[in-house]
Amino acid sequence: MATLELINLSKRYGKNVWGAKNVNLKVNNGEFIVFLGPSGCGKTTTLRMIAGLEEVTEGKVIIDGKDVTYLEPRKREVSMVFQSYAVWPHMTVYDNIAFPLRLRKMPMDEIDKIVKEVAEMVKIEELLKRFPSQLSGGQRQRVALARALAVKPKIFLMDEPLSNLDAKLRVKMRTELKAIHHRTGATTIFVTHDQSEAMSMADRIVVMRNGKIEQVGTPDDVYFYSANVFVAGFIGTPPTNFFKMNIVRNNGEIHLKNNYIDIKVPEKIKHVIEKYNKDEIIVGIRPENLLITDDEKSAIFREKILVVEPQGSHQVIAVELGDQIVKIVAPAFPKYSADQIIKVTLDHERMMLFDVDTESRLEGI
Ligand SMILES: Nc1ncnc2c1ncn2[C@@H]1O[C@H](COP(=O)(O)OP(=O)(O)OP(=O)(O)O)[C@@H](O)[C@H]1O
Repeated sequence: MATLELINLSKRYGKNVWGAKNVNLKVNNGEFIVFLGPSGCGKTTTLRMIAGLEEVTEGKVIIDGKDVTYLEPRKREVSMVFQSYAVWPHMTVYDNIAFPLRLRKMPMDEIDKIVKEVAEMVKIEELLKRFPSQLSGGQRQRVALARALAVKPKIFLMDEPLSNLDAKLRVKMRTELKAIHHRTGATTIFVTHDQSEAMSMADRIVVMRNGKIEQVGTPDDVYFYSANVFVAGFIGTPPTNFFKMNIVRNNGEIHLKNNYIDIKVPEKIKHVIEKYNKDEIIVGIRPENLLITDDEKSAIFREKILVVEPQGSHQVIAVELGDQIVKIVAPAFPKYSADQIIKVTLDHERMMLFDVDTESRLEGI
């Protein structure tokens, strides 16, 4: 177990492509950190620099207080698990796990103890005599995890380790990985582009875009207090609805308005708008914070339902405001149907406000 620190870590490919740019991060001992972002945002590049598989252009990698930026990979005491969980097909599960330990010339009885210990941790004790061809995808991935765990790394690095599994198994393995992490307490960096995977596993999420960190925070931080439009749009399904609105001040009241929506700003958050000295603003409202109501007065818009997507536990309702599709997550009952007219209000406390130019979240809400 160890701490990790990245200081201005940057990687330039060729002349002008930055795979990662000025990445700064402090990871605590035993933390489960997830790098999250769209394809090409620099997650893998950053992970590979931590592992020592990618040369660093600028900056530092510090593991347990020691500068390892130029140390070769095997001396860093990190273990990496890849998307294509390369288990050796000609070796039994036992030998797959034992192999790296044998390379280290560890005594046989000690190897035996560790293999059994990690096999139990990832629940493959019954499979030790089998060959990988006799295993399911999920079991093979567990072998790869066990092998990575066996060497007792200081830091566990995982690059989309679940993405080759089918959807159901992925969800199951998430829970298992989290439980394994709980048992081992190993400092872990996990890369994914799947936001629900990130939300369900991370102690803290590092949201990346174009090689840079956009926000670092707990799943609740990035969801409820998204730092900017990008993060608010990337995290959450269905995604956040964004509206560019005019700020209309009238007789002490403030309204946020566009052609379709009129939101009266509650007293409690007026000061946020007062401080913001522009005429336009971006409002972000998550689909579950748009509420269907009978109360004409509190409605921010009234519209015909375009489609209803039943999800069992809830229903996703889409309406069209101009050329924008707006999504509302409503409870499973009462049932709604297409063409029905609904009145919609919002949970003002959960409304997100962003600067129209910088797209950063306004302070104070
Ligand atoms: N060997 C390379 N040569 C040139 N450019 C590269 C190289 N490897 C990565 N890049 C570029 O660096 C950027 C970051 O790539 P990286 O693989 O880290 O992204 P990622 O977030 O892991 O994406 P994905 O989810 O698709 O794996 C991308 O623009 C990519 O095209």
